Amino acid sequence: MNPQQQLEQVVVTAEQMRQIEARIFAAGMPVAALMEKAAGLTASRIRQLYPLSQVSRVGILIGPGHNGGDALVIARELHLAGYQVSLYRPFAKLKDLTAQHAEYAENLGIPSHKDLQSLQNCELIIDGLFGFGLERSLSGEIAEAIDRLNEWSQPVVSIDIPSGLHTDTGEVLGTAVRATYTLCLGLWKRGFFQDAALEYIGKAERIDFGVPPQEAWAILSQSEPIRQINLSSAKQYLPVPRPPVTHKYKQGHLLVICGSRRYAGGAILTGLGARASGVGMLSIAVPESLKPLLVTHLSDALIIDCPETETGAIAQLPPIASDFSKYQVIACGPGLTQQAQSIVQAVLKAECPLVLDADGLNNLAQLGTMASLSLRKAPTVLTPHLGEFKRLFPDIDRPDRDRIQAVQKAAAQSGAIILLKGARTAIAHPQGSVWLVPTSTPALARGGSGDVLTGLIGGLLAQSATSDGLLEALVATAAWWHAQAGILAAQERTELGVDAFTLSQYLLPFLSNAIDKT
Ligand SMILES: NC(=O)C1=CN([C@@H]2O[C@H](COP(=O)(O)OP(=O)(O)OC[C@H]3O[C@@H](n4cnc5c(N)ncnc54)[C@H](O)[C@@H]3O)[C@@H](O)[C@H]2O)[C@@H](O)CC1
Ligand SMILES: Nc1ncnc2c1ncn2[C@@H]1O[C@H](COP(=O)(O)OP(=O)(O)O)[C@@H](O)[C@H]1O
Ligand SMILES: [K+]
Repeated sequence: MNPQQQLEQVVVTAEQMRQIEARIFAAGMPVAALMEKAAGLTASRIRQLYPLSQVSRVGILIGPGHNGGDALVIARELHLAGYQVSLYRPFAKLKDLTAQHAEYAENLGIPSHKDLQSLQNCELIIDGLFGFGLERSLSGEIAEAIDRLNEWSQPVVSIDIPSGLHTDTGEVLGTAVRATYTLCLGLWKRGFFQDAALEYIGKAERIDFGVPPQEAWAILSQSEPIRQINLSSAKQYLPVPRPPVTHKYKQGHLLVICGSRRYAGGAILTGLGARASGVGMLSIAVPESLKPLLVTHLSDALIIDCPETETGAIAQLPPIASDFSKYQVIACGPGLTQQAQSIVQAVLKAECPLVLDADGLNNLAQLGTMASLSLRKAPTVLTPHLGEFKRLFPDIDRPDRDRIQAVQKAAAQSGAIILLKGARTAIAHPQGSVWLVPTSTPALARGGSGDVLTGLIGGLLAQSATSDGLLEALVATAAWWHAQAGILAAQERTELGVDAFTLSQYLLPFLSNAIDKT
């Protein structure tokens, strides 16, 4: 991957972007020239998205800082290109560079208004009120204007970030613009990957104005990386092509422990996720009454029948499943019920990597043995959704507020790799590095899709888990693959057509498409 491709993947805080910008200026780039470049590229993209042949009246919202400066450069370019531009300029006091652009816009004859209402007839709105410099909550006249704008129906393009969103946490500070498109300037900001921000951001694109890699890395290398997982990085971690000479046990042996009489489907779905990973050997331990069902659905797997409790949960692991030395990885949890505490206690002693999900996590929370995770000889991967996360880490305040920070804290606290599920899944290593899954689909918000993920993670780890650093990337690769399969399935079957079984059947078609194309 070349240095520019690496920058495409990184995700920065407002403070890091500020520091990188400061280095660029200190190296001699004039501030006005950088604004001209960033805003010029943004204007070109807006002209592509909304050509003059389709849109002529454009309303532009001008803030007091450099986001407003960008907006004024865009206003000038669109005006010169023949668009009818009107400005909403609620602030009397502007930063110097912004004030200069405002004066020029005025001299060009671009009308400017103190009330938003004057822009109501515009066919397109551009939001340049605030970018990464927003510090305080919005209130008063500006907040009212944004609320009114959100009731209008024309498309809105936000520059850098929708005004009102916190650049790092994606939180709404008072109120925020609901954009159709957000054109993120320079490097991807954290807020774009926070669930809370997604309904405001609309479609997100990055405007690459040429951040010099050496200036970026001088700042970014001071902390653990936060990166997006994409096809080119995932390809490094997928176990294809296979070595020409191999055998099933060399392709990994995964033990899945899951299911109960009550939750039989979860066991099948976990097995199907594992099967799609291509793992060499798949053993699935289930309560004995489930064995015939599992054999029917997963004829390729070795189904281990376990003695069960009266309620139909696994009571104990038979010798074949409790000799953990035979397996490269154990994935445990989907459908176990809360009756399987002793099973979770037992697998914690395994000396191979362990993936815990669903009731694996609930039992772990009940046992109160989080501290023991850091004593394990091999890595642990926990894959909670937000509810499970809160049960596991009750002292991490409001994890929904900054999911990236929350997952970092949880990993540091527990010594485990934590995958926090959601619209934008985040995976953190105890040392602080984070992978983010940049795209997904709400079609996956459906019972059982997490079970498929657990099997897929287990299967990928079993095939390639060697070192700790690699493990976290493999977990991210599985989450990315799972999301991409969901996107493909939703494209072909609508967002309503992606039940968990269907999802499992799209994992391999997605992969063969993706590999073919590259
Ligand atoms: N990424 C980059 O390196 C570049 C950034 N540029 C632009 O510069 C922007 C950042 O500019 P600034 O640092 O000037 O910040 P902003 O333009 O985001 O906003 C800061 C201004 O808003 C005021 N303000 C903050 N919170 C407020 C509130 N709640 N109510 C009222 N006023 C409030 C501040 O006093 C300041 O005047 C970026 O978002 C981007 O649009 C581009 O011009 C050039 C390249
Ligand atoms: N709105 C959403 N957008 C994208 N992905 C989602 C969304 N909601 C849930 N998902 C994904 O769906 C899966 C749900 O898993 P989980 O909550 O464990 O469900 P279950 O236990 O029923 O299988 C996770 O991979 C999660 O990231
Ligand atoms: K903005």
